[in-house]
Amino acid sequence: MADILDEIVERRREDYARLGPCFGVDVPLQRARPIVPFLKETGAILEIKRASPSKGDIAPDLDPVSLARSYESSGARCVSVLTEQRFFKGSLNDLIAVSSACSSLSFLRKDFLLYEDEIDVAYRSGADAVLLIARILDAPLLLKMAARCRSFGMLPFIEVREAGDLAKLEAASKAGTVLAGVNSRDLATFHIDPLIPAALRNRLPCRTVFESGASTPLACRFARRLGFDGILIGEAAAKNPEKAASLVRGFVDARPDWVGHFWREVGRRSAACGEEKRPLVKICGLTNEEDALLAADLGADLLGFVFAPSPRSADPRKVRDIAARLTARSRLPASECVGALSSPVSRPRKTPLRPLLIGVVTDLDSDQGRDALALALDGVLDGIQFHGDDPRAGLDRIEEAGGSYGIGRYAVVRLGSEDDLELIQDLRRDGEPRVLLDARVEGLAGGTGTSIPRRLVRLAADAGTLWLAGGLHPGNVRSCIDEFSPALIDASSGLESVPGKKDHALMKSYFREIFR
Ligand SMILES: O=P(O)(O)OC[C@@H](O)[C@@H](O)c1c[nH]c2ccccc12
Repeated sequence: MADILDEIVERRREDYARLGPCFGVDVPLQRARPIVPFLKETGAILEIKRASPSKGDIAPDLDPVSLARSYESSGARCVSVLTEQRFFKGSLNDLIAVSSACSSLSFLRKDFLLYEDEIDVAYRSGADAVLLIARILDAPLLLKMAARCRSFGMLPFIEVREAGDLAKLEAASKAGTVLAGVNSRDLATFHIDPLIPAALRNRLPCRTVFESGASTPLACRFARRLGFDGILIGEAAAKNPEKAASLVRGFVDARPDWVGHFWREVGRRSAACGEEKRPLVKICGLTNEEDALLAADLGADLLGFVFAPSPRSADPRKVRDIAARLTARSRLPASECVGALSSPVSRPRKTPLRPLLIGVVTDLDSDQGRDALALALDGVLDGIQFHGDDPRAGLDRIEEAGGSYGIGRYAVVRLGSEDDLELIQDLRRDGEPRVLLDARVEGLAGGTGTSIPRRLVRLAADAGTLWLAGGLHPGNVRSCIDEFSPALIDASSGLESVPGKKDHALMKSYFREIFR
């Protein structure tokens, strides 16, 4: 797909042809300072960023040296300097200025390098690390450029995002030390999706950096929980340098935990579904083994159990048994699962991966809420879906219960009016990768059988990736997928014969519609 990256690369080739590797800047012939090792310890990398194609002007008049000094006093040891001139209003002059003024900071040259001799220019300008974007460099050139960086003592920082980038990264890391960054920004749409770095995290063979989109301490914390060694913060730091210290702290005070594990797992499965061009499928309101096993066999990615007053309330002992059955079966070959033999689904799953088990909770301080938290801490449930009135307070309570281990979780926002969209944006800003949307029916927490008004779903879909619940059934699921491309669909009452019991024929036709 042609996107801004293609355009930047094209213009940069023209400029290089016209101006040479220094792009018109008077770069010193000799490097002025020794190498300062880049990202030796876990930490934040703050960026000198004047403008960007997605945001326009950010801080066009910034003074690079005083900004770098203020970043240092915010607790950063590493600074990224954007040197691209046309789209980011950066310059090699900025890098030369900050690297000669700040001797204890380590500097990354951030640009769209395309030629080997640009590495030499980065070295002479004082860089300690150099960004190499896997997508715009073919494998042999990327390897050569990485080797050239290392020959100067600089660290190659390789940016990956797509599956095709990973093979290049793998080859470069076999040849020597590299640092990998995953950009959470989609350069075609400029949407930020923290689930992209989450999905790739465990496939990176080296130390790692979460890139882009983090603007609050909680969002920075999330990146660390995923297990990233560094986070790259641009706009949020350059625009409000006085807030940079709290962003740095948000990252360095956190630890990798089960919240991160949960989202890496969701991310991995979500990416696989994306390749199949289908949403993740969550079947909710399960109460018995028969229904749960069928849902798993038909291809459900998540199974939901209600821990709240409801005709679909789950018995914790049964949930334990179901979890044990599913775990045992996930070790069998696919052909031995009932669904793979009798399933109406045209594309049965290749491996019998165990679905993620989710406890749906409305009141964390009720007996049922406590049961769900206990099952999550025991590893029986993979995560909690907070379906109560105040999503933020709910997430905080789960944090508290999870202690330093953390409990996988996400929130539900019940969408009744445009005002509710703001809450979704707030949660996203704080690094929540996904929020599940459900219909708002006064007096009822969920399983209402009611759909969210289409107009509101449209608005929510335009603002970011959708996880969608509310009134889904075999008759409307296909049109919902076609119209809104949700990344997860959640159905409960629309698949029942009576409350608490699934209708197996309805379930089969539901999956047939999804996998079509
Ligand atoms: O301003 P943000 O959203 O915090 O993003 C910073 C940085 O990750 C972003 O500038 C970036 C990521 N990859 C890039 C490649 C080139 C130029 C810039 C970038």
